[in-house]
Amino acid sequence: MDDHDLELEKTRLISLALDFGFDEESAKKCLDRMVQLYGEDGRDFITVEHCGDDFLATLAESMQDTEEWDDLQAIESEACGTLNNLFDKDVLNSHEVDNDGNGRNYINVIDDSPEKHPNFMQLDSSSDSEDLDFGIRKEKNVKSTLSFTDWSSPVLNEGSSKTSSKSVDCRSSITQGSIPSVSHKKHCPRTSKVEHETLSYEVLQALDDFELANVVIFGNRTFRPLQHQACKAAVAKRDCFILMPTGGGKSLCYQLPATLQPGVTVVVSPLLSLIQDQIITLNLKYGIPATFLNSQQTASQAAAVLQELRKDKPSCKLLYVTPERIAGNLSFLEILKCLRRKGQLAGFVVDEAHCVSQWGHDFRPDYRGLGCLKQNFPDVPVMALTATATHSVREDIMKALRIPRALVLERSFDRPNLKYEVIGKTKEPLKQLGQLLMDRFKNQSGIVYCLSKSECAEVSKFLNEKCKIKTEYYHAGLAPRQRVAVQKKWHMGEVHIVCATIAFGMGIDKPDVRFVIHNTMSKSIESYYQESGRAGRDDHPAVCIALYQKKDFSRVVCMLRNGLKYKKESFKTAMTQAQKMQQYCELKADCRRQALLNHFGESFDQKACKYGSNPCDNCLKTSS
Ligand SMILES: Nc1ncnc2c1ncn2[C@@H]1O[C@H](COP(=O)(O)OP(=O)(O)OP(=O)(O)O)[C@@H](O)[C@H]1O
Ligand SMILES: [Mg+2]
Repeated sequence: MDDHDLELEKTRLISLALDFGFDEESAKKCLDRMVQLYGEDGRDFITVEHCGDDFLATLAESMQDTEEWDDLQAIESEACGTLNNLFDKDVLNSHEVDNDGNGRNYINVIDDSPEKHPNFMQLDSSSDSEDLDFGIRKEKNVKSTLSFTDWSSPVLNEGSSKTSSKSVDCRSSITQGSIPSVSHKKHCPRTSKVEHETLSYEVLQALDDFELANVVIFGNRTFRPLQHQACKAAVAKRDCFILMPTGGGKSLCYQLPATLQPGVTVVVSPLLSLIQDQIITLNLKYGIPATFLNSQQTASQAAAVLQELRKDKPSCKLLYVTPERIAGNLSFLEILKCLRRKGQLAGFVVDEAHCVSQWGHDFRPDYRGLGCLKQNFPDVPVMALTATATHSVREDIMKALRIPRALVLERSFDRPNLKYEVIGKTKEPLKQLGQLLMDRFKNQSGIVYCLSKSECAEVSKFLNEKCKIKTEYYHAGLAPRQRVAVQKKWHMGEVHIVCATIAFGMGIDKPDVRFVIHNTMSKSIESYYQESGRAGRDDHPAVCIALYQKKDFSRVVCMLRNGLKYKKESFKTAMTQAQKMQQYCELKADCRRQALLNHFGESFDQKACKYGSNPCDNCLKTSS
């Protein structure tokens, strides 16, 4: 390469750095060092194609990294502690949850029942006024009592979706009372009217087993699209791949059939914090026996679970495991084989299935090995579920899990009630954020996502002190007690806004979140879809705003570099994903909803956004 070409390549590399939001001076310095390092012999490799990624990585490393990136591992270890506490103290059986700061979640169970049996559930039809969206509360005025005397006795015969005689004796109980009310449903606009009505005996009689269980056990009035089909497929022992939007109700697709079928359903979930939330909800809210196994458990805790699984008819209906429990774990495989022999292995569930694929946004190597399930248990059905998968990721998942002929139940990823917007940051971005909150989101519940721990604290302080907007901040570095306190205040409406890293939100299911603002762009479209998807889970309109400036992109690169260190390939993939997010932010006229959905391989007519009830900012511009 001659001098002229080298200068040209250097200009291209500098412009690459600028595109990624780095400043020119640092980029030039870094490039000079690199050219020196490559020497005369390496000149030919000074091109964007050859060393572009290395250049950005080195540049990211050379930046004065003043930001403290969040450590999600801390939350994971803590979730393990909480789960251990729950089972150690047998609190699930006594319906009380430790609320001394060890738990990520605040649980408040008020149980007037003299009975303390885990298989016993009381539900009420009237008092849904005092609900805790986050905590779980048993209503006081119990009208109807549904007793599930033996979870291990099947409601459904294998392979059939109907039983002649119901082994759950709830129909007769229902006639005396009415149907349970469950807190979140009163926020749902489409059904809110009927939620407060009582289902008549005739209506109940007409329901099939799945519908009845949905009403009686889960307190839902109706199924959401595809839930019914998913339940039927699971009971019919079909492999199934379920694609539904964030908050679409994927859990019910496996939890309901798991409660109706004989045996144990094994659920693989990537995070202990998610497992923790599910276990608490299942045991305390729905009264469904569920337990977990993971590598951080003490030997005696694991032994207790394994002992239960060795019984002829284990009482637990769902067993949650993290993937490393399965991949290459021969003793666990033996337990599963034993369950199978006894006819007590109902099925496998792979939740957050995008983790299987390295093309997905959250690849977990241990998920990759989950194909061993189908290999060892060809006749046990596998259900995979995700809210974020492109076409190539889907194919990759089905191949890796060895379920090529799975029934694919796919719903649009579109969240019609969410309005997507991007706002360019001004020279005073914090002031701008404060103004935005005051002008548009006064007294509304929302999240302001920040990239680092320091950003959270800084943004929250500014809003509190300079704008007089009451906020709290949240990241994994806070003491557990503080984090619980913040969550509790937010859920109770004492504080409306939390400035948080992505640590806030895992497993959170608050229905009335009216806005999610990203103070710094997300690291990928998938992450953005998940994070913004925490808005409007009650189906009411909600707004998702990304505040954007090019400079922030270099911070995302620094963070990625920091997290992935020397894993060159992953860094490269991560940067490509971040670039796509940047492109989304820089769309000038194209529909943002369409861009998001196209990313997942879904074709979407822009008109549906433009003429829909919540058009994105670009569609709104072009329609006037
Ligand atoms: N049929 C239904 N009727 C009313 N509410 C429902 C129904 N199904 C699920 N829900 C509620 O919707 C909320 C979201 O459900 P769930 O957590 O299963 O979503 P998800 O699809 O797993 O979302 P994510 O992608 O964020 O994990 C929960 O509060 C759940 O109780
Ligand atoms: Mg889920």
